[in-house]
Amino acid sequence: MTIDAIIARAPIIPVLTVETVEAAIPLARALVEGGLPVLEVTLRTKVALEVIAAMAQVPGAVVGAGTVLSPADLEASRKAGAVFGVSPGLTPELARAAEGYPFLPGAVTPSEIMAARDLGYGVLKFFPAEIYGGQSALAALAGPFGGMRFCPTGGVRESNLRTYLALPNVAVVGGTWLAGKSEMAAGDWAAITARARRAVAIARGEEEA
Ligand SMILES: O=C(O)C(=O)C[C@H](O)[C@H](O)COP(=O)(O)O
Repeated sequence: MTIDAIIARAPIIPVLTVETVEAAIPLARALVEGGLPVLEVTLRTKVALEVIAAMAQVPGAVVGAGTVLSPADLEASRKAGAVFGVSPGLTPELARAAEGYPFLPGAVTPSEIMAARDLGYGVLKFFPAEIYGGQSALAALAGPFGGMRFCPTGGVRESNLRTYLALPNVAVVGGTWLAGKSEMAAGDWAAITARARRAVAIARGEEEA
């Protein structure tokens, strides 16, 4: 699978920071059921690699690792079963390690975008989106970087996801709002499925935010 094929599967990538392995399977199932099969599990908890391994068994789930900061992170998450990687940025070492693997690196400034483009990347994470100028920054970047597409993440919510997705250079959006800490702790999977469904409906313009 290419990164293009992966992001084409859903308009939104839930960014998941999961504290317990027990939550992995019900959480992945809840999101797949809600219409969001592409999952980014941040490498920010001790159990993240185990969570990736568990989620990778859920039918329909396309599980990737987030917070990939080094070749070692990439290697470990691949071994755990991640089929793609996401990074808030990009380094030459990371680009080398990710060769031939579906990878979504981050870039926000023109020089960072040019460096990623030179390395062959056509889709980039735009993080933290709201802080780096949000929709107006993305609209401005479409001028010089017409061919590049972005995944804004950081401050994306129900209220603004539709306007982000309406931008021609936005391929998909990411965010943590789909699965809150308290819901995960309480095991309220139905609430997470409902929120995912609602996000998909908003993305399609079938529901108001
Ligand atoms: O861990 C990473 O690699 C990240 O890039 C961070 C996440 O994408 C943001 O934390 C999303 O934040 P929200 O604004 O809560 O949606």
